[in-house]
Amino acid sequence: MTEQQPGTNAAVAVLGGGVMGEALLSALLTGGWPAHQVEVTDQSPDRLAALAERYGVRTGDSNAQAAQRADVVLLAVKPNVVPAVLAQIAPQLRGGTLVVSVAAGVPLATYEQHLPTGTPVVRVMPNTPAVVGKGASAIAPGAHAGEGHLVLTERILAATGLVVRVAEKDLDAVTAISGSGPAYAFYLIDAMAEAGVLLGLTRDLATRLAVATVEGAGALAAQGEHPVVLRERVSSPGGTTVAGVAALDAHGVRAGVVAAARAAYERSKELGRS
Ligand SMILES: NC(=O)C1=CN([C@@H]2O[C@H](COP(=O)(O)OP(=O)(O)OC[C@H]3O[C@@H](n4cnc5c(N)ncnc54)[C@H](O)[C@@H]3O)[C@@H](O)[C@H]2O)C=CC1
Ligand SMILES: O=C(O)[C@@H]1CCC=N1
Repeated sequence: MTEQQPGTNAAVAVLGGGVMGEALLSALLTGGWPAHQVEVTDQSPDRLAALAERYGVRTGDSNAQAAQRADVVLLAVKPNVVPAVLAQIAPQLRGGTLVVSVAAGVPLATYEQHLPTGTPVVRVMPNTPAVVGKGASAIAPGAHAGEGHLVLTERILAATGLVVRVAEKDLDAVTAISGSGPAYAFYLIDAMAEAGVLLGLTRDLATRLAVATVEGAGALAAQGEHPVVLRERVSSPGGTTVAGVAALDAHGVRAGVVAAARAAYERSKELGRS
């Protein structure tokens, strides 16, 4: 497929129907992709049954057969499984099939080495809020992926939320910030809720307040004002917020966030080497 037109409803095979495979599948269908043009594979019969029932798409356990029928192969297996799946699908690809992968760390060069010469490959780093259309994904093209392939990838991701284009060298950092980032936010929400319980609120009320606060802060920050300005607006002189933020600083929370991102970045690099 050279420079496939974005209007085309390409046949998409999602290989790996786990957490991220399902998130992408769900977003594809929400975005209007016809269910009969989507197929999912997995090794787990239970997963396949659940996905078939939930989404009404074709399911199967053969990556090779699904790849043979596809215009776009979307890899959503664990990074260590990628080479085996590439070996299965490489002989089956029809000329020009676009291969899109969400596997953390695995470099474009790995795909290009295993797949027929000239295969267009796009790497994507999505995140789980894609399920509710509030995701953040970065995409990076391989050597044989042109503008049409990037546009087609953007169409596939359209209902997942924000999609940005980056160079491959930035994907480990993207993985550390937005790929893993939802877990940091959930960690914060859980910590805030736990603190509310400590201070005497019911768990249900504390959790609802924490979720609404993080959601609201995100929505406000999305309007474009710098986060420091927004933080200052919450902080009345001599008030409660400066006391709270000073405690965050005293406990090294900012340094902890930076250390978390660095650890995720290093792990992403490591996954690419294994
Ligand atoms: N979970 C997340 O937040 C994100 C995950 N990713 C990437 O998505 C990929 C999948 O991760 P998750 O969905 O979290 O893992 P998961 O474990 O939920 O899903 C992987 C699925 O692949 C299936 N599978 C295993 N071997 C297979 C094979 N040979 N052929 C077909 N299916 C096979 C498993 O049965 C499982 O359902 C990983 O490469 C990860 O780096 C990327 C961004 C975010
Ligand atoms: O934890 C992981 O390895 C995957 C990649 C980014 C988010 N989840």
